[in-house]
Amino acid sequence: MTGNLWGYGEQDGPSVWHKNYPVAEGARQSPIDIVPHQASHDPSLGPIVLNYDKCTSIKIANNGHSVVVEFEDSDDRSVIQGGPLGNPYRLKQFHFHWGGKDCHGSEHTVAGKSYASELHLVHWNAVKYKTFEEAATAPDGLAVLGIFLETGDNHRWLHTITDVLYTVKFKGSVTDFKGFNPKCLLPSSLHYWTYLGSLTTPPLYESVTWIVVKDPIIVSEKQLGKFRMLVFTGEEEDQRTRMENNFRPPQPLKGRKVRSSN
Ligand SMILES: O=C(NCc1ccccc1)Nc1ccc2c(c1)[B-](O)(O)OC2
Ligand SMILES: [Zn+2]
Repeated sequence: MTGNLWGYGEQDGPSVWHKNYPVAEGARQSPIDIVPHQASHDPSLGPIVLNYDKCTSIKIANNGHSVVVEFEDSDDRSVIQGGPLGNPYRLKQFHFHWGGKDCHGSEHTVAGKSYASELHLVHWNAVKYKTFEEAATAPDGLAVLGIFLETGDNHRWLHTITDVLYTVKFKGSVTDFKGFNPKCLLPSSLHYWTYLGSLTTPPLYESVTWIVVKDPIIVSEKQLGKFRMLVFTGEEEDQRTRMENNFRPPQPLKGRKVRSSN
């Protein structure tokens, strides 16, 4: 049973990741604090276009850091394009980051405001690269759509995910998860901020064009609470560590420009 290389605890969390992953102190790290009035409005930034109608979800899994839904990505059946992107990028997976309480949990912040959670829809540039792994190390390899989650009313579709979380409680557990289209998790408006950044978890590769959607989706406290019944640890481990606060805090902007769609 391999120990965990990194985590979100005192001994293995974001403040010590740089020891094994020196790029943690690099020039284009994520997440960041987005300051709307300092973002430059770029009229040449077109709308984000999602072609998810043929997307094929395969499974939902607990990877010891988050809960991930994986998609079939052997062809261009589900892609994101437009906006800052020069090519279509293939949907590979989505996952969430959340807090132990509603007052924090997102990775990106907006003028210092944290949201309760953040959804990441991960896509890779299959036009220029042969595999996700290759794309993940290239400066234009990945495009991640970030969606904020705020607590309020029940989200009418999130139950499709929260109802099955008990089947992936432990690290390493996987369950079939077919027929789910993540388009149902998007807010009505896709106005966004975009900037060049990185994975927010080790290996922290600086390969992500971030597209952070301005409007949050609303989910209930009860729905969000179900994410907190997941655990970071495997079933065979005696330690039961509740999966929460799996977010990296904002990183230095280091001169980067954040652009805003209209
Ligand atoms: O795919 C990941 N790891 C596996 C891996 C395999 C091969 C090469 C590199 C990485 N990680 C990862 C991917 C995308 C995002 C994040 C983490 B995120 O920052 O949390 O949100 C966006
Ligand atoms: Zn993420």
